[in-house]
Amino acid sequence: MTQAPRILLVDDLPANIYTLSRALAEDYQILIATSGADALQTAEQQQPDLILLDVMMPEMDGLEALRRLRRSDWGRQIPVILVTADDRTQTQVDGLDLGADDFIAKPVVVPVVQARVRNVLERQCLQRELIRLATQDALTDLLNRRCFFDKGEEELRRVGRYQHACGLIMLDLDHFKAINDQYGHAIGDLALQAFSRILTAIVRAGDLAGRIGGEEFGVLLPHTDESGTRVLAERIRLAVSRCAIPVEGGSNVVLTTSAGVTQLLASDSRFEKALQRADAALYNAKAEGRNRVRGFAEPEKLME
Ligand SMILES: Nc1nc2c(ncn2[C@@H]2O[C@H](COP(=O)(O)OP(=O)(O)OP(=O)(O)O)[C@@H](O)[C@H]2O)c(=O)[nH]1
Repeated sequence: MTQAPRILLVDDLPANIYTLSRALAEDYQILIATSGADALQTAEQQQPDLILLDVMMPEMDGLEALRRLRRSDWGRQIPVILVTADDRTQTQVDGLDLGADDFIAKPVVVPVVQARVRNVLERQCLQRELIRLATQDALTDLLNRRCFFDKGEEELRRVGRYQHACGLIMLDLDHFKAINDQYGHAIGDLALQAFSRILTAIVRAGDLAGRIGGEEFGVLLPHTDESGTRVLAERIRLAVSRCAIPVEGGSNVVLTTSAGVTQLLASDSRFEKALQRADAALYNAKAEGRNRVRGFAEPEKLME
């Protein structure tokens, strides 16, 4: 069963919280905050699906709380309905300019509150679905090529700004054409999905796995140096080599993968540069017999 959406009610007056809560508690999970500061803290920790935000509050008013929410990484996407007795045009314009999704006038009318909340949540749901479709690979649920490249550029900017390490692994299933040819595309697709599940299970939260195209995949590892990147690539290689996909007739399709590893460098003008190094390392892994991990610019290790 899917959980009811969570709504954060923000108002400094308990009577107003009570009224809104009674209007919404049957269909939604309710969170409560009684000041702007409290609202920001609760929103960051709880990540509600919607915030109903009173405009006039002492200390930090609703507009200031909204401004801070929209500037944050964690609150930019949370829909906000401003609840206010202040019906001046300028207040509404300021609220919309700051990124409010809708307004509810005080004193609140329960069916209007319910209808506006429903509308905003439906729009939010559609927007999430659109983002998912635009960023996820349909077959594997990993990041799609465009999103993976965008993330790569983002990580490269971080490497340049904060000088932290970021590893990159490029992986390619070995002899995948033969799997398709021998067992058919449906089994090939199952193999790609099984491979993707292994990737997802092995990488840490914060790592980014994407399908670059066909049977080629990439993993970005923020805050991971060269040796850590190799360890992870080796772990993936080993797990894939132990994966067998049962096919009709009682036999199994055995998968192996080759991997090329490198680091994003502050001197890379584009993410593409790092990908080219990973690709060159992957080429060497293939040339040396497949089912192995190779790094870029390590000729002595290539001999091992
Ligand atoms: N089933 C399936 N096959 C795909 C998909 N995308 C690409 N392929 C197949 O992946 C195969 C890639 O083959 P090649 O590039 O020759 O590489 P390979 O056979 O894996 O050989 P090496 O990479 O050299 O080990 C081709 O047969 C493509 O048709 C997909 O979404 N589903």
